Amino acid sequence: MTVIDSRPSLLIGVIGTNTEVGKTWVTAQLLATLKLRGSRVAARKPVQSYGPDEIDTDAARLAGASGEEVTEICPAHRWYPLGLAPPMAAQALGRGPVWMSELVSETRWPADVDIGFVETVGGVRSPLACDGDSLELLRRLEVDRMLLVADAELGTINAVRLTLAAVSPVPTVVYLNRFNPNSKLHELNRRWLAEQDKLTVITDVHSLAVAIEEAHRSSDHNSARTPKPRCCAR
Ligand SMILES: Nc1ncnc2c1ncn2[C@@H]1O[C@H](COP(=O)(O)OP(=O)(O)OP(=O)(O)O)[C@@H](O)[C@H]1O
Ligand SMILES: C[C@H](N)[C@@H](CCCCCC(=O)O)NC(=O)O
Repeated sequence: MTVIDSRPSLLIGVIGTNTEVGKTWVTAQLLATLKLRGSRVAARKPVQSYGPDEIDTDAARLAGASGEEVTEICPAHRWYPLGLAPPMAAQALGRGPVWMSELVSETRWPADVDIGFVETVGGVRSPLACDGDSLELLRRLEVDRMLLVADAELGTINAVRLTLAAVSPVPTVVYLNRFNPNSKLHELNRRWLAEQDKLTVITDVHSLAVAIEEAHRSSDHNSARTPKPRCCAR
């Protein structure tokens, strides 16, 4: 059992239908928007891998938006400069294995955070550690909700459905990144997911921030009635 110093009132896991879909971009925009609107926010990316020529890492982009130190977002020993899933990058770089239990115990939060975001790697079943994937990390951290970043192109309905089947029953909001309101395909995909699948589907960052603030308000309301255990994680 790992003792956690503190936990945000609302903890959101950021997942994607795939790598490069825009998890970091959306999370950074959201952090900046929520902060401007008065929420106390923090972000964590417990491990990151990236092409050696990439200028800005995901942790740097999240730090730029949340105002935290980059090594608070992702500890320096969890940076793997190779464009592979982190446990594969670690092996290829001759570094030690990445264990899930270590990532979980290294994920710490400052006091008094309203909304915390944990960004995963790739899609939900992408390997994040030797012994677990992105979804397993969020399960171990006991996130309250998930933010699923998808695109709005042909194929997104299948990708969203498969991802939601994997994360069920955690409440999940779907964000269609790079949504173009002038694209008939994008609008038809949005409508199908909202109307046929009864999903909460959002296509702009401002509306996403408002939805997350509302989730935060209702989590505060619920925890006032039923205190959530906040000191322990598996
Ligand atoms: N809506 C957007 N507008 C402009 N650029 C975007 C948008 N969404 C994503 N990008 C760009 O696309 C690239 C991939 O996005 P991002 O790094 O956020 O993906 P990711 O899902 O976090 O990937 P990974 O799985 O590697 O963490 C980045 O260069 C990012 O800046
Ligand atoms: C290198 C990428 N940028 C990303 C790892 C993506 C792994 C995808 C693996 C897979 O599902 O096949 N790393 C990261 O988000 O830290």
